[in-house]
Parts: sequence; structure tokens; C-alpha cells
Amino acid sequence: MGRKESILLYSIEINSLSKSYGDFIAVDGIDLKVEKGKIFGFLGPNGAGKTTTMKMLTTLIPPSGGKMNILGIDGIKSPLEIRKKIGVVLQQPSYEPTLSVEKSLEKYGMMWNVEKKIRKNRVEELLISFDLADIRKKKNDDLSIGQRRRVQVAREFMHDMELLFLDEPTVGLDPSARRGLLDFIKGKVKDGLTIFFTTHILEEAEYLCDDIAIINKGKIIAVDTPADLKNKFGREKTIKIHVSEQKDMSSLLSGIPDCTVEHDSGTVLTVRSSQSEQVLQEILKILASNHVPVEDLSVVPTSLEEIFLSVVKNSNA
Ligand SMILES: Nc1ncnc2c1ncn2[C@@H]1O[C@H](COP(=O)(O)OP(=O)(O)OP(=O)(O)O)[C@@H](O)[C@H]1O
Repeated sequence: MGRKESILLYSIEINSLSKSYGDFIAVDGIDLKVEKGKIFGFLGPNGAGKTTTMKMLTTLIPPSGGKMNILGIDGIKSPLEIRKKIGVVLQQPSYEPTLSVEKSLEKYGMMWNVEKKIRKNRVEELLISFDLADIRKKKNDDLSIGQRRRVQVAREFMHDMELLFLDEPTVGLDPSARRGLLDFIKGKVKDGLTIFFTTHILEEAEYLCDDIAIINKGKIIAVDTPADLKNKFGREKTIKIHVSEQKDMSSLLSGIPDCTVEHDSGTVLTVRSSQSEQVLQEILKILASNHVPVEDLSVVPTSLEEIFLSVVKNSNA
């Protein structure tokens, strides 16, 4: 089998990719692999280097160093070849003010040389999938921010592509539009599309992504599946206890190892522990021996949001 015919396992492979602006290193020698047909979430705090990385991967800006292979093509040598095969939705709004919703989709299809019949069908499909049918005749200028964002994302699906880059696509969308978009994306991935996706909404990453990378100050600090990130970093659980009498519970429980009191109102106590089962038993034993009646209790696993915050905090330390 010739080299070109070999099966592509990774849609993105980058090695030591970096970008500097003068003395400032925005992206600092990162390595990543994104499997074909998967949704890859790229998370990080403001200014971490997400958009800069995305702009390099989409060939909008040249890297300062390193290698990148996109869809089997050398990203440094052949950027134009890559652009023909990818879709990109950046953070900045981009629209023509006087065009109607349906004309915006139509025009985008024409730009990509999509055949007329296919174009017409796609416009109709996307108007329905993105809940735009009722406002198809409205001008972009007259749309709400969320509606405009929906048109911007929908438009990208007018053309065929193998890999789609989405930079915070759900910003400005209400919860039902957001869920609609995430489910639409999931459907497209089932049909073979690969997605590289940045977001600040961690529930979204958890719902959507097969793999997640966390970047901070230009360096990758964790890469894993959402479930494995939770296993590795999120053994801690939060225990919440509600008692019916005012008590100084923090003092009563102060001798228990691996039990960090987060909040104590006298009747409601919240503690965190990575050995929640043993700690919970200890707490209940101490409260019973001090005749403190427990009204309610719950044990909640750590959320991806808490893991994200703690991984970023540790990498800053
Ligand atoms: N053209 C530029 N010139 C100088 N510095 C830049 C330029 N573009 C980006 N930066 C800097 O590079 C760093 C990374 O920016 P980037 O936009 O990639 O962050 P981000 O992770 O996408 O952040 P956010 O979540 O806020 O969108 C920031 O400190 C930013 O100020």
C-alpha cells in the first residue's frame, strides 16, 4: 500500500509547536494527537494559548517553531491544501449585515463551490437543525447575538470537511440552543467528522468530548478522557451534612484525617475528602456519640470544573 493510501489514524499531530510574540511565548512547545472521528476538547483559562494554537492549526498564523501534521498534510509546507479540507468557526462574529439568514447559508455554499442542488438541500436542513427556519428572511443585522452565532456555526456545515475547528461555539446561546448544537455536532462526528473544540463550559466538554487537553500559560498540563481526568485528579468528594441543632461541628470533627472543612454554618457543614467513605463513617460516629441528630446528608463526586481549577492552580504553583 502506498503512503498516501495508508489509513489516517490521527487528524492532528503536533510536535513542539510554539508561537512567540517578541519575547512573549504564547504557546510553548506543545505536543498533541487528535484521533480521527473524535471530539477533542481544548480547555484553559483566559490567555492560556487556546486561540493561538487554533490559529496555527488552521494555518491562519505561522508557528514560530515545531511541526504540525493536519489530515496527513504538512501544515508548514502546504497550508492551502489543509484549508480546503477543514472548517473553522472563530470567536469573532463574522457576518454580512444586509444578507438574510438563508442567503448567508446559500452564499457560503457558493463560496465553497457546493453544487446547486446539494446547496439548496443543505440550506433547508440547516435552517431546521439550527432552529433558524422562522427567521430565514431576517437580515443578519436584525438578529440577536445568539441567533447570529447560530447562523455563523450553521454556515460552516454548508461545505464538506474532514476536520472542524470550533472556538467557543456556544457563547451567547441559550441552554436549549446550546444543547441542540452539541447534539448536532455529536451526529456529525458519528458520520466521520473530527472536531477540535474550545470552551470554558466544563459540563459542555464533559458532555461532548472524547478527549480533553488542558493548557495553561502556553503549556499542556493534562491530556485525558473526561472520565480518566476525574479518576486521576478527582478522587475528592464533597460531603454535605445538615444537622437539626446548632453545634460547633468543625471542632468536633477536627481530629479526622483527610477531612477539610469548607463551610460550617452551625447546622450545615461541607467537607472535602479523598477518602469520603471512611471519613463519612467517622463523622457519623462522632455526631452520634455527641447526640447531634443528622437531618440530611449527601456525598457528591468532584465536578470537572473543580478538577480543572485544581489542575490549573497546581500548575501555577
Ligand atoms: N498578536 C498578538 N500579539 C501579542 N500577544 C498576543 C497576540 N495574540 C495573542 N497574544 C497573547 O498570547 C496569549 C494567548 O492568547 P490566546 O488568545 O491564545 O488565549 P486563549 O487561551 O484563547 O484565551 P481566551 O480564553 O481569553 O480566549 C495571551 O497572553 C495574549 O495576550
